[in-house]
Amino acid sequence: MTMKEGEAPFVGDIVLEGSRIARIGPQLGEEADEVIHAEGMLAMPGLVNAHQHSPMSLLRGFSDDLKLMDWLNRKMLPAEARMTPEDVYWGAKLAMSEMIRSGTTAFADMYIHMNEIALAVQEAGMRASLTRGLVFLENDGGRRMREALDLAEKWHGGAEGRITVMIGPHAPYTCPPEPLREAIGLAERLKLPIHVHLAETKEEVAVLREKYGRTPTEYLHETGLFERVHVLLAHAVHLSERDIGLLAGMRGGIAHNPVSNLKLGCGIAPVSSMTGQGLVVGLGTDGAGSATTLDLFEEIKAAAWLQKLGREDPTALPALEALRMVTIGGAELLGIADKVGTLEPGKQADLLLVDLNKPHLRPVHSLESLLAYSANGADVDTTIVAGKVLMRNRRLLTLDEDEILRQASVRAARLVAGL
Ligand SMILES: CSC[C@H]1O[C@@H](n2cnc3c(O)ncnc32)[C@H](O)[C@@H]1O
Ligand SMILES: [Zn+2]
Repeated sequence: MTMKEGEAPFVGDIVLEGSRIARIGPQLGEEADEVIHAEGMLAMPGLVNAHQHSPMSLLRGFSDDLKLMDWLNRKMLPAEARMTPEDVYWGAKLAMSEMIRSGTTAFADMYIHMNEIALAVQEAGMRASLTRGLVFLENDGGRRMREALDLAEKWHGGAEGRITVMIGPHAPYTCPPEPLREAIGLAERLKLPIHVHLAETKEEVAVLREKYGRTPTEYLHETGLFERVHVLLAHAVHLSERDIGLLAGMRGGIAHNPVSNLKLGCGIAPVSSMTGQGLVVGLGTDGAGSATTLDLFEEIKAAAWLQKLGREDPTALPALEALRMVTIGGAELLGIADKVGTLEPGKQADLLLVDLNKPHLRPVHSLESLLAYSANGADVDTTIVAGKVLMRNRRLLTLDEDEILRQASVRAARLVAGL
């Protein structure tokens, strides 16, 4: 399944040369140095997680069933204040083990100690867009901006081009006008995209109304942001029709995080209205500290079901559209759609083999329905990024999973002790 617009699934071969797809088509039957026989399997583009906080895998299940602000202020921020660069490194590796196992090949990450995440990405062999999250409520904003700049200088284009960097003002409610303008200015100067949370809860909308007399979207729009740079907006749950109009024509788009939104009771993002206005939508998990899973197959289902339920219309967000969101949609949000997101000659070989030899994946009336509504991450047999096999026959080849699990248990226990 190439995910190229209008191209039907076919039985065939994919020939890789180096990091790229050289040829793809029905039964090419070419000689090769190495052959993966994939009878009964389906090849598709790697999944793109368009928004998350990878080291929060260490906080999975530590604090559930709370409102967003209580969860963040009372639980996550105190645990994060204890995180060392080494904790972040091992938390990111834990997340990457889960992502590779469930077919994610690229992800957009916003967090702290980003140098350690970059090292982990380099070693794991994944593709990532990395962002130093910028919260400006305390007075060390200058140090954070310097860290964002250092990250860009050291890692943009790094790991053989698999790493790119964005500038990350965290959210309208944590970024007053002056530092927000500085962050946007930095992005413009470095020609980098912006990655920012937007309008996740009704409370956020009320806070912005009280502080600035504007919706969160109006607040960002007023800076000229959407005309100036490529923007990755995470969540965008509470947007009015007018807000959606303000985003029309933007470069970048929206990372929809349906499982996180469901679990935190945030609301249903107006995804169908956004796509109706021509906005690009991708899918993200958010951190495992809120969503508890990094399996994008869960997000595909949740995204489709939420739109169908919210609009009381089973035709809303059909299977193929959800699959396009999690592949080429995410690639567009990360600014790498020229490299990945579809299977076609010349693009990077970022792809998965999904094992269809399972009772819950038979019979094959519709591959797109099976993938969107019946498959899960454990059905992924093989994950390949830039032509390198990261998982084969469900065995991780670039990560030491036993060591990662050991490090994660010890470090997670220390982070949450007494909180
Ligand atoms: C400063 S790094 C990023 C920062 O974001 C926090 N975070 C995680 N999930 C969410 C969410 O759903 N909304 C807002 N902020 C979130 C994370 O804990 C880090 O502190
Ligand atoms: Zn987030």
